[in-house]
Amino acid sequence: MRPVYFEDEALKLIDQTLLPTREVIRSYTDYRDVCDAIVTMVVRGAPAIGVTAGYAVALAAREFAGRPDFAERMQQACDDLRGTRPTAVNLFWAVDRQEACLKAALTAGQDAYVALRAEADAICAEDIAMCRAMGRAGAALLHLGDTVLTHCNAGALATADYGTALGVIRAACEAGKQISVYADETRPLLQGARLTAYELHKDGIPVTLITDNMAGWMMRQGKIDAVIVGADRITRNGDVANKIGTYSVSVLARENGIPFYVAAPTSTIDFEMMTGDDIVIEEREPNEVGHFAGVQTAPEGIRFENSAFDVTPHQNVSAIITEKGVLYPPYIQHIPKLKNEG
Ligand SMILES: CSC[C@@H](O)[C@@H](O)C(=O)COP(=O)(O)O
Repeated sequence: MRPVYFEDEALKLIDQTLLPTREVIRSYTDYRDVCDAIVTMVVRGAPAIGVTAGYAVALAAREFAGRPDFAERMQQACDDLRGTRPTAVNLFWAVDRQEACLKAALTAGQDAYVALRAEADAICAEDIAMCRAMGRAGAALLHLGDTVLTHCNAGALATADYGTALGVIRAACEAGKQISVYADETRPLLQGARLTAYELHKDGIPVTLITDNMAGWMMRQGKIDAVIVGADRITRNGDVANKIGTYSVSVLARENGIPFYVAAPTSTIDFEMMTGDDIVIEEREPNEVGHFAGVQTAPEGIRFENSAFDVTPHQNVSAIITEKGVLYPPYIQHIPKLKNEG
């Protein structure tokens, strides 16, 4: 199990030393550094962002303890965290949860830091448990020898451990189903190439890296049996925000009669939002498109657009795999019921 630590002086996230393309961040003592890590995507992937933000609120409480302006400072820290990335709802879910925890601790006269730290540990442990449960539920959808297409990284590196989409693949492999994977490279930051391919290869799960624009041709040749992606926000009607390019993959899957599955914990469901039309899509630094590994790849003076996510309409989603089980259309009948289910 890949640990997420929170020790005396530091928030230790993941062992990134094996990831040459990512900066090695082993410890944080300041919640502002955690904000930077989320903005710059040292920490990325919806569930991992949520878990990390939970620890960051605890860091803020430790820093501001005993100050007369404690309440204002904590409010600012929570607002700073919420301002880091707009699309992944897990971030807001975790910060809201920590705010409720803080309020309860103060009302009960408990130490805020101790309470927030315990709640962050609980969020982290729940994320791991949810990924395992999703894996078990989703593995039943895959068959012996299936080849699965993934998009972006929805693996252990995007969660506290195990992964959402990759959790399903891992669970199916653990059940002896001999799954192999085509991983989209996922331009512009190549999470599929750097992270998904890295994780699966390390686990001994056969993985083949393809460029984003090969997906349709792979499907057309009968090389893909199922698509599984993660999600950054799912609305009440089953619309799904995920890494840019996911929508195109869903259209291609539909055209080719291939099931398109989404694996996400219920912390990724926005129970307040009716449809994907209302999801705020993050627009990132345009230069990410015009550069590759620090090298400029486009002529001077060119304009870029760099939407980080898109929305796949629920009509293209064959099933949504959650820790509470597999949902099928019509999602609007099933998703709202999950809100208060234990
Ligand atoms: C379990 S991760 C699900 C999603 O967060 C993942 O597919 C994704 O789109 C990540 O985007 P990123 O921009 O790398 O944070």
